[in-house]
Amino acid sequence: MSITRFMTNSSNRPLTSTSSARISYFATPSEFQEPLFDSTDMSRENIRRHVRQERNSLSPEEQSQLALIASRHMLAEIQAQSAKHVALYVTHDGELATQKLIEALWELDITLYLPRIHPFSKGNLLFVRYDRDSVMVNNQYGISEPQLNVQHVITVDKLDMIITPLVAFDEHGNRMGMGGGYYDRTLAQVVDNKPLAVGFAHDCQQVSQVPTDFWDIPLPVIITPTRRLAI
Ligand SMILES: Nc1nc2c(c(=O)[nH]1)N(C=O)[C@@H](CNc1ccc(C(=O)N[C@@H](CCC(=O)O)C(=O)O)cc1)CN2
Ligand SMILES: Nc1ncnc2c1ncn2[C@@H]1O[C@H](COP(=O)(O)OP(=O)(O)OP(=O)(O)O)[C@@H](O)[C@H]1O
Repeated sequence: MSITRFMTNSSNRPLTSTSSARISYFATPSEFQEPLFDSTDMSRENIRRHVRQERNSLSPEEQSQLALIASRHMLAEIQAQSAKHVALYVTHDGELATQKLIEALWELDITLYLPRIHPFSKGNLLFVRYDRDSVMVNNQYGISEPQLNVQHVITVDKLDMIITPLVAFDEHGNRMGMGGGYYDRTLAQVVDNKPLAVGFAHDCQQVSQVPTDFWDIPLPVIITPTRRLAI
C-alpha cells in the first residue's frame, strides 16, 4: 500500500506532497486521530449503536468545522471526476453535514439529487432532483426529501457520483448504514464505478472491521475530514 499525504496549512488549504495513493491524509498532525476502535467480535447492532453515539457526541461547532474541511475535499473529488449529476444526502443523526457542500455545488451548476424512499418498492430508493426551490417533505425517519415528481427522477446509471451516507466503515471500504439496506440495493446497480460511490463520514466512524454479508458492496472511495481512502 502506498500513501499520499495532503497536509493542510492553518487556513486548511490542502498542500500536496508525495507519491501514489491509497490513503491521502488531509490533516495537520495535531488533527490526526486514532482511526479505529476495535470492532472485532462486536455485532452489527452494537457497532451501529456505538458509532451513532460517537458521531452524535461532536459539538455543533466541531460538526460545522469538520463539515467545512471535508466539503472542500469532496468538492475537489467531484471536480477531479468532472461529475455533473451528483446524488448526496440531507444530514441526519450526526452524519457529516452536507449543507455547505450543497450550496457550493449549486453555485457551480452541478445538478444534485437526493434519495427518496421508494413509494412501493420496499427497501429501494429513488433519486430525485434537488434544487433551491424543491418542495421538501419528511419521510418516515424524519429525513427531508424532495416531493415526488416523476419528471425529476434520475436512474442510478445516469448519475456520475453517489455521495453515500454511512454509519461505520473500515479500511477496506466496507460500509454499514442505518440498517434498511437502501444503499446496498442502490450500489448493486453500479457498473464499472458508474456512478462512482464515494462515502462521506467522520473519522470517528472508522472501525477495525465492518462485518459483511454477501449483499454488501465496498465503497471505492471514502472521504473524511482528514483522509481520502481509495480502495
Ligand atoms: N441522511 C440520510 N438519508 C438517508 C439515509 C441515510 O442513511 N442518511 N438512508 C440510508 O439508508 C435512507 C434512509 N434510511 C434510514 C434507515 C433507518 C433510519 C432510522 O433512523 N432508523 C431508526 C429506527 C426508525 C424506525 O424504526 O422507524 C433508528 O435506527 O433509530 C433512518 C434512515 C435514505 N435517506
Ligand atoms: N442487494 C440487495 N438485495 C436484496 N436485499 C438486500 C440487498 N442489500 C441488502 N439487503 C437486505 O437489507 C437488509 C439490511 O441490510 P444492511 O443491514 O446491510 O443495511 P445497511 O447497509 O446498514 O443500510 P443502508 O444500505 O440503508 O445504509 C439486509 O437484511 C438484507 O436482507
